[in-house]
Amino acid sequence: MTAPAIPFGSRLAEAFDRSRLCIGIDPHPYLLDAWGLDRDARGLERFGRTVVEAAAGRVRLVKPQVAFFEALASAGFAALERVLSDARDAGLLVIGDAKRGDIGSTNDGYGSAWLTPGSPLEVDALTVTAYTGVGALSGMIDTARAAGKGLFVLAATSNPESAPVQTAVTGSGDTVAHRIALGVSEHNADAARSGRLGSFGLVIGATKRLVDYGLDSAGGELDSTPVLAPGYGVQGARFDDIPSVFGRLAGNTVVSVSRSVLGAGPAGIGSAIESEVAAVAEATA
Ligand SMILES: O=c1ccn([C@@H]2O[C@H](COP(=O)(O)O)[C@@H](O)[C@H]2O)c(=O)[nH]1
Repeated sequence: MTAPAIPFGSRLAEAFDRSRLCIGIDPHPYLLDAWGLDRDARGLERFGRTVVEAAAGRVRLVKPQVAFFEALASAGFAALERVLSDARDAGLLVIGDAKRGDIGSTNDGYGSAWLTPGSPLEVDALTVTAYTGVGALSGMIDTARAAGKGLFVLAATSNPESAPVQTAVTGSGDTVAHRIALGVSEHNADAARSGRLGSFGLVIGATKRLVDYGLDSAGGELDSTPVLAPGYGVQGARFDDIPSVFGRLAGNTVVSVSRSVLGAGPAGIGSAIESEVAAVAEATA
């Protein structure tokens, strides 16, 4: 009999004991140039594997941005598979930033690709959209739960264009972002009952004011819901503001940085990660 999988939320909470910093693996073409790598699949692979090597032992979380690998089609996916394999071997928790989302029957395909143990694209958690309805994620949620995986569902994205859609008020008087948040947090009910972090999280940009998106969560309904927070560095958010931006959710928050550390180049990335780890620890002490 195989042991039940350890829930992603529990593994994430354990990762936070080391650091809540997550290193993005975003091989922008300009970064490949700056790293002295070619804009091809070999360049992507070298870039990704170098980031994994620098992250291992310094942080517990990495977030490959799938778009940059997908840009090179099958060769890019092959490169991504090798980066993911290195990350798994290094014991890193991997958040695949692929932002998948469709009707339920199609979402099941995404769940098979990204959340099934043994898949070449296996990650620990996947970013997804719920603009087809949180219910359309139920198959992926079942797949994730069975395998000890997680999801991060877009709620209040960090980009300036997000507000008109995500702050829109629905028929029930709630914002779209809050409806999504409530729908997702229901899947963390078991964890909430035992005071644990759940496996089903939200993407909330650090550049946003939670109150504008109806996510200030006065009732504590999101207390067991993990948050993936991009937006630091190049997009303008600051670590010092983590407590004021995220309030009671600060302790659930994955602090994601990509370009601000990747810009240090292959020789400097290790020490750049160490400085960011220290800065995040100080801001959240
Ligand atoms: O709301 C969102 C959701 C995802 N992202 C992604 O995070 C990183 C941010 O990169 P930086 O270089 O640290 O700005 C990138 O992969 C985005 O696609 C986001 O920024 N905002």
